[in-house]
Amino acid sequence: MRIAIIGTGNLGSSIAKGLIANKSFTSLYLSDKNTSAVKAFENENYVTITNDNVLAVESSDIVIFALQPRHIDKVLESVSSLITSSHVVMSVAAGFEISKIENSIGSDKNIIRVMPNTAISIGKSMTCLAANDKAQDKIELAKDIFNQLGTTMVIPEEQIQAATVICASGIAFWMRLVRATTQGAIQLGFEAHEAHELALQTCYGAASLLKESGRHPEEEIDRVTTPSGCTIEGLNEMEHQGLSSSLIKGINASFEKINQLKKN
Ligand SMILES: NC(=O)C1=CN([C@@H]2O[C@H](COP(=O)(O)OP(=O)(O)OC[C@H]3O[C@@H](n4cnc5c(N)ncnc54)[C@H](OP(=O)(O)O)[C@@H]3O)[C@@H](O)[C@H]2O)C=CC1
Ligand SMILES: O=C(O)[C@@H]1CCC=N1
Repeated sequence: MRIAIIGTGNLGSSIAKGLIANKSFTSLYLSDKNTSAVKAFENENYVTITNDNVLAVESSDIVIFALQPRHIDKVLESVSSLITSSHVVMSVAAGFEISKIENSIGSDKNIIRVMPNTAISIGKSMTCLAANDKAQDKIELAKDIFNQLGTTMVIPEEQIQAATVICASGIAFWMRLVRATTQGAIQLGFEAHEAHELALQTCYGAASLLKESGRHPEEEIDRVTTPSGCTIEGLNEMEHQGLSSSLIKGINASFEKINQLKKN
């Protein structure tokens, strides 16, 4: 697979890191105005770092656009004449619909919207995929690539916005929960580094329990909550203070915002 990534900022460089770790390409072009985020990869085999988007597109079969929504239109237009019906164009731009990409490069081109998260850099992304009509038979190819970098789910394009909130923004939401737990642990007397390790491993254990047992979270909660014990005391206080409610409200606020961004 000859792959190009146009835009190597937070997400583009994370995808590059994951692809390089898996060596899942025959060539990889990393193109950006400023390539500092991928400079560390310059000596990797079959990796070319460039400022030349045209060279990257011409040298690749799969082109991943990892640009801010405000830049992607202009960049797509600048390379549209080079994109053929055998290219597979992938875009991670939040709120930027397939129809807008089709307006730039044509609906006869293979287009797949990809919504990963930054855990892609360590092969643990939850990546949602949606393809245009032309690219329905390329979705397996996209799954092959992104399954090496975590887990994939194919969803209708209408759900990509919601998936962005849950999976891409979700990384930030979970980070804040870990951070808050750490702050609580420091208040209970642990050193900051100890508090961080306790919070992190417990979070990892909780996610792993669900993944490996297949059980519902409430079943796992039932196993921890001794009657009249400290867990239920804390859990109920968190709920009185609106833990679940504030998470759900935050998710809805993010969703409203991403839908506003889509209209701009
Ligand atoms: N961060 C995340 O977790 C996620 C982000 N996304 C989406 O991914 C996209 C990228 O986000 P993110 O990586 O955070 O953004 P960044 O701004 O970090 O990266 C975009 C990169 O593209 C570069 N760029 C701008 N114009 C051009 C051009 N003409 N040619 C080549 N490169 C160019 C930018 O350079 P410069 O800075 O100089 O302009 C920058 O390095 C966004 O659309 C975002 O919505 C999706 C899922 C998760
Ligand atoms: O915050 C944002 O708007 C982008 C989309 C999801 C992650 N980052």
